[in-house]
Amino acid sequence: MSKLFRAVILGPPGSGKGTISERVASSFGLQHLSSGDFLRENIAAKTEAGVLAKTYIEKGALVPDHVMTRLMLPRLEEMTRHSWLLDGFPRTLAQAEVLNSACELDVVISLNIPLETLKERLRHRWIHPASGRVYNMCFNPPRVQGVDDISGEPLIQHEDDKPEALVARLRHYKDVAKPVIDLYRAKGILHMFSDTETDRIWPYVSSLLSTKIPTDLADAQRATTH
Ligand SMILES: Nc1nc2c(ncn2[C@@H]2O[C@H](COP(=O)(O)OP(=O)(O)O)[C@@H](O)[C@H]2O)c(=O)[nH]1
Ligand SMILES: Nc1ncnc2c1ncn2[C@@H]1O[C@H](COP(=O)(O)OP(=O)(O)O)[C@@H](O)[C@H]1O
Repeated sequence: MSKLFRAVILGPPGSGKGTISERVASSFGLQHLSSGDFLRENIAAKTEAGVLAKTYIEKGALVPDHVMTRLMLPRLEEMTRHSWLLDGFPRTLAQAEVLNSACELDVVISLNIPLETLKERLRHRWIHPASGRVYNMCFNPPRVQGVDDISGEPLIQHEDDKPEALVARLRHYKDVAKPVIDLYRAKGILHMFSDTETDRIWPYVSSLLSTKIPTDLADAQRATTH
């Protein structure tokens, strides 16, 4: 069997991690593992971790490292036979160190997007809470305003995407992410992309992954996920 491929995507809230991850998943057949989606599933299912995590997320705070790692590691263990792209985890140095001891990463993609762009995007972000589908009223609006394309259910805005919570959240992200970025840079696996538009970043991410992911792996993964 080909070697499995392990990647992480880093970037502040609104930087396009989810959007790029979806494109990677469909172009290269990797599993997209989003910590935010996984937390929301746990919250909806009212698991012990979900109930605990909800209290932090509602305050716009990060979920504590031990809760996060206890949630994510078993999820990664279920995926030992798949290639994956992790989105939203690790977010702190402690999480990165735990991930390090669990597996070896091939590539880390880091999105570097100007603060003004992030603020503008998140102001327009609406989600369908049950599925985690994300819309942007300018970039990818739903077919009918305020309504999910697939279920027809209403869209909502995250409390922490509202302007009051945003600036503090973005500032805090920067402080916490710096040592994580430094760690991956020191390992020589960090690839940084800077722009204001996902559509301009995507060709570079795609060509990087084309050189890193063996074609037979991409084909085999696609065959199992479609
Ligand atoms: N205007 C604009 N919006 C974008 C672009 N890329 C992503 N978005 C939107 O910005 C918001 C944040 O993107 P998302 O992928 O959820 O970012 P994440 O928080 O890093 O996972 C969403 O509403 C996306 O639809 C872009 O290039 N331009
Ligand atoms: N690795 C993590 N560590 C701590 N908290 C996390 C982690 N991933 C997600 N969260 C929590 O879940 C919330 C939603 O995550 P996510 O959907 O990735 O949001 P965003 O795209 O806005 O960053 C975060 O604001 C944070 O409170």
